Amino acid sequence: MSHKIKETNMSRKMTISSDIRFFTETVEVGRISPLSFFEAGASEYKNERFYWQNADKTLTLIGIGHAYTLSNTKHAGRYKDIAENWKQLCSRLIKEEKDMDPVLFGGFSYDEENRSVSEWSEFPSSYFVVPSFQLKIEEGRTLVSINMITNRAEAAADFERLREVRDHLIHIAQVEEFNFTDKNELLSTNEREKNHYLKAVENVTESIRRGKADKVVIARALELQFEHEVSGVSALQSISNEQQESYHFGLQRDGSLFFGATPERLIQIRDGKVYSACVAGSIRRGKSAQEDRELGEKLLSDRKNREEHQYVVAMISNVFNSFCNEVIIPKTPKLMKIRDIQHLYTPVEGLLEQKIDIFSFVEALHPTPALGGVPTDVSLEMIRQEEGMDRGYYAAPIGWTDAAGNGEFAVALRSSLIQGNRAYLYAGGGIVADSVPEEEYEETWVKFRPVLRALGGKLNG
Ligand SMILES: C=C(O[C@H]1C=CC=C(C(=O)O)[C@@H]1O)C(=O)O
Ligand SMILES: [Mg+2]
Repeated sequence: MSHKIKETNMSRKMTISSDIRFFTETVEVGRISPLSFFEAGASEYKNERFYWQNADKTLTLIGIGHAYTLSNTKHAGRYKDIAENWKQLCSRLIKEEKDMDPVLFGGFSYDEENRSVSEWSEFPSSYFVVPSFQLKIEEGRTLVSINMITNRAEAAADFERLREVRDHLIHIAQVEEFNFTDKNELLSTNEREKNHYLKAVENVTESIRRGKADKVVIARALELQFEHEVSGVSALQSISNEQQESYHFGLQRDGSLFFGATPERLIQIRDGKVYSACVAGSIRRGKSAQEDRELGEKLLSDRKNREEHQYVVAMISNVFNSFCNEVIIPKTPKLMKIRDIQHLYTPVEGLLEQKIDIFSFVEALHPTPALGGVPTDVSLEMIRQEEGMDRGYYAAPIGWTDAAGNGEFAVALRSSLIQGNRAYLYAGGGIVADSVPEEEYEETWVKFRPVLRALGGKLNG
């Protein structure tokens, strides 16, 4: 298409060429439903869209089209690579006061050293995009921006064409009555190697008892097969409606949509303040208010779950104490109650000491012991050996940053990769010395529930 700027893949050390300019323009518009805007881009930009809504619903971001992509196929230095290239792009930014800061949105794979062939083969080690069209809903305002990154002499004419596309997208999003219901039939639910998982948990527990590690998070996958192609937008809509207390995200690429509803913030930087969250330790919701309260109390005083949680608090505290001033961490966890599950939760905040970019935090924090383990390197090695799968972008950082250095990354839990008429779901849990394989197995079912429900799958238990 004539108005599309070519995707550019960057490998390490490549820099943004010196004649590149980054144009952006923002208009404020009337109310737009975010998913309608997302859907307005379906025909022309099916594989070039993203969706993000933060947990407290103060920010929604939708991206359509690619003004630029940054990705690494090589692994070493991937965080710095993305940070440096984004910094360079921002230095080419040409904008007026009224224009919003454009966003860079994307994620990293869980494990830069896992190279197994899997459903994730098309996803590079890191993948970030500057969208051509960006919808941002914040503080009651709906803003649509065009981003264009180019070295073409005809930039003005190109930009004019993008304005036409923008107006068209806004128009469709505002007037079309989309129906997102998906009457797809689920043909099969395949638990990938249940016994393998139980054995892995047993082996890891054994290794922990022998002192090889303190904690290791082990995950497993479900594979669903449907009659027709799964509708990504319906999945996004169901999950947003049904698990409201979470971050909602969707990242499309090459015929795949990675989406989910995660309760876990990895890092947020907002105007010099930094926030993270320790979320680890779980129990189901009760069927009555009283049972729910009792389960919550039980979780708060359960030794095994408190242990799972404490490793996360210790690790995130360490990172914050080395990167920030005035770190605030409550001494005891509280409960985070979401639709299907209750977690132990400790919020963390600090003041940014120097100008540390968000990617440095992501690098230092990922994976926290809520998704990796203690010690990190030993647990990663055990995960590679015992899980026998590729986590892809599951349990990995996903989020955004802007030119001002603000941004937020969540941990992509309670998530699924949709590919055609298949969906792969992932869930895991923290294994410590006292873990019981069958109980951990049950816990993963509770964690599969939000995405299973969104996809119309059968709930277990
Ligand atoms: C690994 C997952 O959850 C983590 C986050 C919260 C609670 C957890 C737990 O209690 O085991 C896990 O550490 C997942 O949802 O797949
Ligand atoms: Mg657990």
